Amino acid sequence: MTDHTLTVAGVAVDTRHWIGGERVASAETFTDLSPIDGSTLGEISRGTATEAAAAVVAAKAAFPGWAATPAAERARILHAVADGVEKRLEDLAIVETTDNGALLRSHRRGVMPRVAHNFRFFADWLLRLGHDDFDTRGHTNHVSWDPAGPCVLITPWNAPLMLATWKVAPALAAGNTVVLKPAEWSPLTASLLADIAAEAGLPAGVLNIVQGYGAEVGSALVSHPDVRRISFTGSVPTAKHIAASAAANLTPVSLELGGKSPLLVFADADLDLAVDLAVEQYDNAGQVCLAATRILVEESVAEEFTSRFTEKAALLRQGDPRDESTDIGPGIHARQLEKIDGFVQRAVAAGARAVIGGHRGDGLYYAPTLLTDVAQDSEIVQEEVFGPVLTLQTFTSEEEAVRLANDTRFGLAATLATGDRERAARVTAQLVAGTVWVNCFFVRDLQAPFGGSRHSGVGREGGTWSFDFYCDLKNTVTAPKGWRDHG
Ligand SMILES: NC(=O)C1=CN([C@@H]2O[C@H](COP(=O)(O)OP(=O)(O)OC[C@H]3O[C@@H](n4cnc5c(N)ncnc54)[C@H](O)[C@@H]3O)[C@@H](O)[C@H]2O)C=CC1
Ligand SMILES: O=C(O)/C=C/C=C(\O)C(=O)O
Repeated sequence: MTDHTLTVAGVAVDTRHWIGGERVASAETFTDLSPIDGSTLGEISRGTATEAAAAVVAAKAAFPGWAATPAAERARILHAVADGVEKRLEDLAIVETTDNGALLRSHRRGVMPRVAHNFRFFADWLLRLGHDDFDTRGHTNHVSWDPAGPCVLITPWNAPLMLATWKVAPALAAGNTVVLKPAEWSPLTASLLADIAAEAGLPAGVLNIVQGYGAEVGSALVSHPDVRRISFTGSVPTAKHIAASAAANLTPVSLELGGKSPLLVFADADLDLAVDLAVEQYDNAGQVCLAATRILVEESVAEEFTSRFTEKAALLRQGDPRDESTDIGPGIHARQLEKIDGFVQRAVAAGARAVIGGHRGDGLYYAPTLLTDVAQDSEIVQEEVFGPVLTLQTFTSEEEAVRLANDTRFGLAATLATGDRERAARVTAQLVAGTVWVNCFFVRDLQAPFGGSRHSGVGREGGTWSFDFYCDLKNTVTAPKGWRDHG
């Protein structure tokens, strides 16, 4: 072991950046903590504008070669990365759980397989692009997706490798080079991805990873003039900084931000299903942008719903995320816990009632919480908490349900529980949301457009939408008799 390696459950993780196919250390470091018990995992290289510039230079230098690599070869290498992810699935799962506190069982069975799928899906989708030629008065129009250049990808801590790779994979598939900056609260699996990508044969400089704080290395990356695309997942205030930096260089941005999504429960719904959907919102300790944190229930069934919800939520087991029987792990960081508790205590002081929870547990655990008696214009109803905190309000008509559902500055997702197809269609048509789930939740498909309206984001990624963002689209129009015979 060198000074630049830390070990998590026997898995060695390099703590340096990955730039131009080499490990690069910074003079300064930051401390990475495990949210499970607050233990120190190690010291990670703390990037500055110098490392940001070096990574963009490396990405720029590698771009012509990777862009010119035939699509089928790029796809082959991305499948090899997916193979590597699958081979190291157990390592990735335990390292991610130790680093961000999300459930090991979810990482093993759901999240890390999705990481591999991200690479496979976009590798295959690449090969389907560009076969839609069309005719204009005998002229042929051919659309091509040309790679744009170095892309900067800034990603959060709630699903670190999953959210990073669903940007990395399409950006690379499209022929771009990448500088990825993972969140400073969960830097480790990105470093393992660098090892996996190198082993899979991804050329040096095609994928670069810089570690560090958003305000330092992140900010330097998003204001770099040689960057051709910026894709960000995270908070609204950070998105505004990034959009302002990008604007100075007219760099296109894709912003996947937070939400305050509603779960609408109509009296005609299967109430057990509705309760299951509601309790599911505590997944990942509520640290999910898509979470339907505002439960809106038709008044005639509200009492019964609340009683069944309380019974079901009482069965949730909170504890060590490495334990197979745990349903809810810790929050990510002491600062996040303070933020969550601040929201809850201010809501209670303003008259909210905690039906369950409403307080901290040991360490970084927050008790699953349901608050009622909350006003529509209150902070707890309007702002994203990003913890295991739900609110419950009632409505008496479909119109009121839609009005309450749409009455925040967000527009990421919405979930409906209803037994009436026509109602589902009517309500869906009126909701402001990038994704609507009817009698289900979190059914995700990479073919679908993903993103939010209003303050939940700018743009959509997924399927062809990802390639539209990461590419410069070109339409080539060829005349029917435009060829000279030089023969
Ligand atoms: N997927 C989502 O919707 C997420 C939403 N959030 C929301 O954000 C809140 C705070 O979480 P944070 O970790 O503070 O989120 P954040 O938005 O500050 O961090 C996300 C990423 O942006 C980077 N970053 C921060 N400032 C930057 C800057 N000036 N330039 C470039 N990159 C920068 C961070 O280093 C991190 O990699 C949460 O409580 C939640 O409400 C956070 C994470 C994910
Ligand atoms: O799992 C997905 O497809 C998307 C998840 C997004 C988040 O959890 C997030 O950004 O918070």
